[in-house]
Amino acid sequence: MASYSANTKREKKVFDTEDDVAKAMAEYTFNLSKKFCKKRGYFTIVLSGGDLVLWLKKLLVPEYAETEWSKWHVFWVDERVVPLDNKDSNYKQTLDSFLSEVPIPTSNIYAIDQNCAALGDAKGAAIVYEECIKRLVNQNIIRTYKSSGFPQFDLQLLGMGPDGHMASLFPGHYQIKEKASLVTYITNSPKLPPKRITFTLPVINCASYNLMAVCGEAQADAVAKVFKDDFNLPSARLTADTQAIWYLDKAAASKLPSECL
Ligand SMILES: O=C(O)[C@H](O)[C@@H](O)[C@H](O)[C@H](O)COP(=O)(O)O
Repeated sequence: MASYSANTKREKKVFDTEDDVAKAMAEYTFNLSKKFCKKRGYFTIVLSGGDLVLWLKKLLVPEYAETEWSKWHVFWVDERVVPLDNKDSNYKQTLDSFLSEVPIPTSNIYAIDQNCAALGDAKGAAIVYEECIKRLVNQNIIRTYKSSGFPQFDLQLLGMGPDGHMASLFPGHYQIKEKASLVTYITNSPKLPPKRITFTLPVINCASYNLMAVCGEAQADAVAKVFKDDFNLPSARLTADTQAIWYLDKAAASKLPSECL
């Protein structure tokens, strides 16, 4: 995995508004989709929950009509372990707001196992999701990161919470230290609902491209800590193989030192 360090340079772009961030994220996603579909015939994209679910709607515009949706393979970097038709499910939220509007084959959309989800079995859901990813690596749909054998996704669209969590890797929780598994789980998430699965840090940082989109005053303290290398915040450890970039609105960037802007 691309490793983070005290001199990790964090690329960032600061936009006036949340709407500008969402539009820029759509453009970044469209361009990478074109690149990977042309290069290898597939595009593996990993989504988060939260505000991102609504921002994805910016892809549903005529400007991006030529997107090769049939070549997309969609995953989640974390997911709440609730029934797939539950309002808190990232899968359901994304299906209702975005996936139902685009012709991505259902078989290319990888939700967590519905039985584990219905039972609230977080450990089982993590195990089954990891098996699904390994199967797709064997089918050469997901690439691998150099010699590590870890899956390398083309693009991950990430968010950060006010405590500096990303995916469902939370400060002070042991999951951030997990290095062997691809997918782990948490049953006492500080952000409700409590049961979640999450990609581990090595998988997140093996991605070719990581876009971290953060908006709002509530995130400004965490953003400032990240850019001061406070590695107690999982988000501060974000890297990528080709590019990790932060898209911030002015409110989220408001506590960065002026020389940082
Ligand atoms: O399932 C989740 O809750 C999300 O994946 C979560 O990790 C999200 O990305 C951050 O909490 C930011 O959420 P907001 O974008 O809503 O601030």
